[in-house]
Amino acid sequence: MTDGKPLALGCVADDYTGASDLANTLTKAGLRTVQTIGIPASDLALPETDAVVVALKSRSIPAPEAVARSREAEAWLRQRGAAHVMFKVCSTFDSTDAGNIGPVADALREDAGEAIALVTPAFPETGRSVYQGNLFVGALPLNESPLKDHPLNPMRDANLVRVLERQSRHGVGLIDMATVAKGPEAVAARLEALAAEGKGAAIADAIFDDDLETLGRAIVGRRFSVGASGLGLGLARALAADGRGTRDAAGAAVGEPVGGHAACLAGSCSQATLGQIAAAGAVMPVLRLDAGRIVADRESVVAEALAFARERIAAGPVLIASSADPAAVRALQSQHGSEAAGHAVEAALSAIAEGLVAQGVRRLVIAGGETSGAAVDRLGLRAFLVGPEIAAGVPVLRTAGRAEPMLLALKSGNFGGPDFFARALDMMR
Ligand SMILES: Nc1ncnc2c1ncn2[C@@H]1O[C@H](COP(=O)(O)OP(=O)(O)O)[C@@H](O)[C@H]1O
Ligand SMILES: O=C(O)[C@@H](O)C(=O)COP(=O)(O)O
Repeated sequence: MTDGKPLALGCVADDYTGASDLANTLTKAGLRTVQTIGIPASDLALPETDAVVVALKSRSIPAPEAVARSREAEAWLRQRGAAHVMFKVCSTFDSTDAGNIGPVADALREDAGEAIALVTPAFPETGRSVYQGNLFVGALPLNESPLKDHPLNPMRDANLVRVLERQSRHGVGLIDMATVAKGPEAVAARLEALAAEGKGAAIADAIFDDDLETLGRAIVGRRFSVGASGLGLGLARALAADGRGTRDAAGAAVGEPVGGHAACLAGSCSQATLGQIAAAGAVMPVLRLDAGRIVADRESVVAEALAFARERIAAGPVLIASSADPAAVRALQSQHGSEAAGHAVEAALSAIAEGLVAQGVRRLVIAGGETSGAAVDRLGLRAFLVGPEIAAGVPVLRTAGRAEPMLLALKSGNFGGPDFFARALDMMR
């Protein structure tokens, strides 16, 4: 695949929705981008592209496994000529003290032969900003935002220097806003100074896209960085300014309508998704799954959900959701443990995704990062071309390498406005 010119940028993403968010940003900034699911097999034919985002499902797996998979992906990207590899993490820095951002960043930085990596999850378009190393979600510090109640990685500390230091083998420094405001040379000098102090990573402040452009220019000549879509924007703009982009990068994924039935699945329990499910009730039939029953008797719940869809899908889209509010999630987790509960629900939703495709669904919207990962794996999808943007961080994806093409939207739990599901389906024909 993509045997043509060397990649302008290679990215390793720690989940599938995050990968499509980044692929969307890179495409909008002028890099033709393909999202692959894991390292692509050699028989997968893909168009020529400026950037590849290798999507892994490595955010919530044991750190040694996350490190091994990420290193393989990075090696593959380097073989395709990527001089710079960015490790895409969540804009809310989703991780636990046991991993995985620190261990993966340490390993990829060492493989790249760099002493220090610039790290920033800032993504101003979705309200994520970093000031004095503290991550804000809109007006709230991370630890006061809805992320404090995430089912898998509750975020209880907004200070990313501290958060990353707890996960890393090396010290973590800060590139503060006063330095960023001075421009790319000042940022590069501060990185070198922190490396000389023995730091392995530096959290960079960024509030506006301009700050990310400064950071992109400062590091585009280095080999490795860690960030969310905002840093992708900075890097892509620096590369495009250097003539490495393509005019009309977004045109690549425009294709014939795929037709077929349409459906939505939600496993995200984020506040944004809960609101979107409530709003979808006005425009499509919604089935709410009982997560307790999923843990006890998954097969029956899956069969009932597919029967619900079978009766309605010819008339229009349906939404099937396991999502619940924080109190209900906590109650289930205290009974079964958070991993077991999460995995049981992911297994049920991915079995439902498979059943829906067997019923003729060719347009599928999925809310939730882990949920999307489980469903895409179960469906055996291998790569996506990036189409138009539905909401900040969420593009329409068109499958590549599948005999009968499908359109998907993989929505990070926190993204999108209240009418997201209807809006997505409107754009997926
Ligand atoms: N009702 C529920 N109770 C407990 N866990 C749930 C429930 N519904 C979904 N989950 C789990 O919560 C997690 C949500 O994570 P994810 O899909 O990544 O969403 P987000 O994008 O909001 O982070 C998944 O592991 C999912 O299986
Ligand atoms: O950077 C982001 O916020 C997203 O791209 C992302 O990774 C969100 O994670 P999920 O909510 O688990 O999809």
